[in-house]
Amino acid sequence: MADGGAAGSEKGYVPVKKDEGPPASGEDRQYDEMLDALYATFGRHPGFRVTHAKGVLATGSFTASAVAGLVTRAAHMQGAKIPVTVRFSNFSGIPSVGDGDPTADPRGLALRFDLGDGAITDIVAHSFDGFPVGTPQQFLQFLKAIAAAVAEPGDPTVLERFVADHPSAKRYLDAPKPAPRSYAGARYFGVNAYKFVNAEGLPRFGRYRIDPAVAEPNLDDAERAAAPGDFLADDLRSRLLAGPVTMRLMLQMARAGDDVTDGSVSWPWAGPDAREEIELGTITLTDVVEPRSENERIQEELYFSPGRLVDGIEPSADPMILARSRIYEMAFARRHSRDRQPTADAAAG
Ligand code: HEM
Repeated sequence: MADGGAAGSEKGYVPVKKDEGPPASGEDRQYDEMLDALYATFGRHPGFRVTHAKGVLATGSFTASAVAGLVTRAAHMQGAKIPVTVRFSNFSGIPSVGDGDPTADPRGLALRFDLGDGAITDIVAHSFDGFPVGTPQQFLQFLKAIAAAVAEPGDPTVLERFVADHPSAKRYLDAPKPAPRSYAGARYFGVNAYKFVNAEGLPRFGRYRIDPAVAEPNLDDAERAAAPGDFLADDLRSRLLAGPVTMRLMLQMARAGDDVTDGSVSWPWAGPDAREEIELGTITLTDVVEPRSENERIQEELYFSPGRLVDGIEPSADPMILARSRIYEMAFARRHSRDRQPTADAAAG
């Protein structure tokens, strides 16, 4: 599409200054510390997200399946064609990171449904099935340990101790994180569970997953090393020039006994223990926002939030959902704060 379209009319966008608003709560101070630790790890790149800094926006639609409405009464899950905006991203907080760089994984997929009349709802997922820790407090310790390890001079001992005490963090760090061949060929996990409520008021817990239409093999090491820095956005552009790209929005249902409050524990989705899954619907991407400068400008104005929900979908008691909602809001405020300075990176965007 030639202009920003649905993506350009960002309805959740409220410019905020860091030094406005009520005094910081205890939680906000902790979240500020998390953001400081992320800045310490990746450096400051004004205007860009502190993590998942490099991304690309595409637009299209979502159509719910016939069964989605049995699980949730949410307006976008009743079968009408809903406009969507998708932001694919690399994990790193460095906006110029090469798509083959090891810090580019996991990849992100943020999905916005435009429900009309100003109503929006988001899903924020990444390409790793799980998370290093289950609580915001543990994540703060983890981020501080990483920041200490990458500082000059670095101190890796804090991270070593943390990992020794937290098996899920070790699992996360040790797991292979192969580079996808295409953003549209990867699988993305919502990680945190939500409560889905249908028209009869029946609640069920589940986790989102977004599957490619056809799973594609990841790059091998040689292909990854040789891959051009922007191959993923280029790939998306050329795929969409050739025609629409579809992905499937899945819901992995919790089984009795599953802990819906801890995203660091993944639930099997293949093999004999695989949880029941429901195909919620199909995402059809049709356009990359063009030109490139407009794509980047709109990315900067948008902020996606795992807590931006509508009737029929509620947060579970997973503490990460509320924490992430507030942290992303604060991160957005920081990237628009008055201490923002133009840099080479920002000017190039
Ligand atoms: C307490 C845990 C977490 C913290 C502190 C955190 C922090 C952040 C921050 C600060 C941003 C930038 C937001 C912005 O400026 O708009 C971000 C973006 C993002 N995070 Fe997280 N995150 C956490 C957990 C997760 C989890 C569990 C996932 C995956 C399910 C995830 C996936 C993403 C993605 C995909 C983005 C990019 C969103 C976009 O495209 O705008 N994060 N995160």
